[in-house]
Amino acid sequence: MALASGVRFAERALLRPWALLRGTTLGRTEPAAGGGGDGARRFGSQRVLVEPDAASGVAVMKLRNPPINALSLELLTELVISLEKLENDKTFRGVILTSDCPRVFCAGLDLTEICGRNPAHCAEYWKAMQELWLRTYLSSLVLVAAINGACPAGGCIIALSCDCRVLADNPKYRIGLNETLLGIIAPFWLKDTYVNTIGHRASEQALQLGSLFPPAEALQVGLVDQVVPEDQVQSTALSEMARWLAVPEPGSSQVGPIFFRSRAPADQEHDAKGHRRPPAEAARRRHPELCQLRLQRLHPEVAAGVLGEAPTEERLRAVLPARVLAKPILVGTVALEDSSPVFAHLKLLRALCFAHLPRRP
Ligand SMILES: CC/C=C\C/C=C\C/C=C\C/C=C/C(=O)SCCNC(=O)CCNC(=O)[C@H](O)C(C)(C)COP(=O)(O)OP(=O)(O)OC[C@H]1O[C@@H](n2cnc3c(N)ncnc32)[C@H](O)[C@@H]1OP(=O)(O)O
Repeated sequence: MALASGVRFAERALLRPWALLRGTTLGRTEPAAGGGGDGARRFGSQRVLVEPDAASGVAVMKLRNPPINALSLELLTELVISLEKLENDKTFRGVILTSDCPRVFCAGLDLTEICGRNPAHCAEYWKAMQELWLRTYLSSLVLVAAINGACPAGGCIIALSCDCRVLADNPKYRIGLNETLLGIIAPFWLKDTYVNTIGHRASEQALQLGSLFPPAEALQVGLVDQVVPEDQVQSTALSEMARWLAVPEPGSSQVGPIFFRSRAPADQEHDAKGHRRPPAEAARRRHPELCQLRLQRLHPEVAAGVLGEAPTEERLRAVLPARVLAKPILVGTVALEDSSPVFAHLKLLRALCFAHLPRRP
């Protein structure tokens, strides 16, 4: 009974993350600075400023949790809500993530949320962090990180979950996963994300040593895509965004593995009547192996919460409805839509799993 009510609570909280917020004003809308034209309204919350440009379909999202944009529970939650809002508004196809605080993109986890807090709070906080990662990494929007300041640990996690990273050329703005030096062990999904970006050996070294890369080294190792003078970060991010958005459908909605594989024959893009297939279905026909990728993307702890041990495809098939498995969730892409039953199901699955997870000491 206690477990059932725990599940219901977790499910409610995940579906309505704003229920977790304390003292936050959401959904404020005001004219954008210097704007006023079509779509030039900005909205957001106390800690996340959103400057949408409906004409280009791009919104600039600024973290503003001074002085260092530490990822407090409130900031994490507000980021998730703002992204969700933009994803649900079909006007928008891309988001530029940047900082409103001078010299710091994001200082990572707010250590005051972890140190000396009770296990229940830590669990709630960590859930919010994973929620943000899932929301960004699986976003249907193209995300470009305009990194205009220091970007350690959790800040780097946000940057890594974007499609493209532009870093300001300032030796003080170092980027990397340095949490090992704080005695925090990166979860497997974070290690995987690092490996996907900078390769196995470089990740192994950088994670173990807790390396923070200055701009030139970050560029060399492939952690960022561009290093530009500080006053050009935003404009370069916009140019990058234009490049990504210029890719025609379905490619633009399936960036990630699809980009590295061959184009689909037309008969896989269109059904017998010549109608274009939904991107996710076309992708599955082209690359059935992506279903497998999707399975791999499930957090082992999450799967273990349901299954009692490490996930295998057979075991997952036993618990997931066929329609979930029929739809691939592509790495870093859009195969999932917020409104889709698959997404709802995943949320529920996650809620269930978190309720089963043992509390961290
Ligand atoms: C429940 C979770 C359980 C388990 C998690 C499991 C796995 C997690 C794996 C990885 C996730 C990621 C982990 C992290 O993100 S850990 C955080 C790592 N962050 C850092 O190492 C950054 C530390 N900060 C800095 O390097 C500098 O502050 C920075 C370069 C960002 C800015 O420098 P600046 O000179 O401008 O400011 P400071 O004077 O240094 O700082 C101002 C003020 O802010 C306080 N501060 C700094 N960082 C943090 C932080 N991360 N959390 C909370 N507070 C922070 C700093 O102490 C100063 O405070 P005060 O002295 O009171 O003014």
